[in-house]
Amino acid sequence: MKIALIGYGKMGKMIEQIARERGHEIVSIIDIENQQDFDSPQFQSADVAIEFTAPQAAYGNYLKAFSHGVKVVSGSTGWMKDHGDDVRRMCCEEGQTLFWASNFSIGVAIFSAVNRYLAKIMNQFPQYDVEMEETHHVHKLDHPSGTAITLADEIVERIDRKEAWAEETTDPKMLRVDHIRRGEVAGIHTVRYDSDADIITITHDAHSRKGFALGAVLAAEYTKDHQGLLTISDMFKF
Ligand SMILES: NC(=O)C1=CN([C@@H]2O[C@H](COP(=O)(O)OP(=O)(O)OC[C@H]3O[C@@H](n4cnc5c(N)ncnc54)[C@H](OP(=O)(O)O)[C@@H]3O)[C@@H](O)[C@H]2O)C=CC1
Ligand SMILES: O=C(O)C1=N[C@H](C(=O)O)C[C@H](O)C1
Repeated sequence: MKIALIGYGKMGKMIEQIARERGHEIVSIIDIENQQDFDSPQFQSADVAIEFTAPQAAYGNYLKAFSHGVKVVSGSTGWMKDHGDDVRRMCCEEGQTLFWASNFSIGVAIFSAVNRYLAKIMNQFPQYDVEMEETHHVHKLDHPSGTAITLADEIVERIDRKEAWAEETTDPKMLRVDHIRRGEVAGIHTVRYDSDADIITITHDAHSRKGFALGAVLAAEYTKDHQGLLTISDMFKF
């Protein structure tokens, strides 16, 4: 299939390599200095554009791709709070297509299923308090990570004694989410349930960005034949 890349940083470059290995054609690469290429016939010929840029850039890129009728797969984080409602309307009511996931790795999809199951059990055991921690490289612009927000939302939806998640809180009704920035860490997410008797911890630790990049290419293959607002649970059913 024909793929356009929007954002040619750490993720864009790894996605290019995996997409070519899987036999796809990269028809256009748009970075910060060639924004005019959104109007090029090459970009407009793409079956899907894969977008990994930055919190402040993602929404504008979706609008440009949508204006040319190009479907988008995006992993950019940190834009949802400001633009989530708009994007949902465009995809659910106005015929645009966005596959968005806070984390594209298959491992995190599995981890998320375990997280949901564990939270459901823990709703019956108030002696356990729950908290989360994410660690990423020092270049990361947003916190907490998109993945941590998704995991925290899953817990809050299932544990009645937690009303919402928050950073730097000591309120027992809030799920505390901490972030650490260190070196070149690809991404570590930990959920910890602590009681007087013991502690139960689950962790996903990405060895590199390869898993995220492969997942994004698999999502592009899926998106070619689907429409609307799509995410990981549409692609992997378990
Ligand atoms: N969902 C997932 O699985 C994953 C999500 N991410 C998220 O993806 C995003 C990108 O990550 P990563 O590749 O590591 O970051 P990088 O900073 O390495 O790359 C981002 C690239 O986008 C470029 N860029 C910035 N603004 C625009 C714009 N308006 N149009 C086109 N290109 C632009 C940057 O250019 P310049 O350097 O010149 O600013 C840079 O080349 C982040 O939000 C990150 O959180 C990351 C990994 C996995
Ligand atoms: O910025 C990153 O690097 C990552 N961002 C995503 C997030 O915010 O959760 C996914 C992954 O953890 C890497």
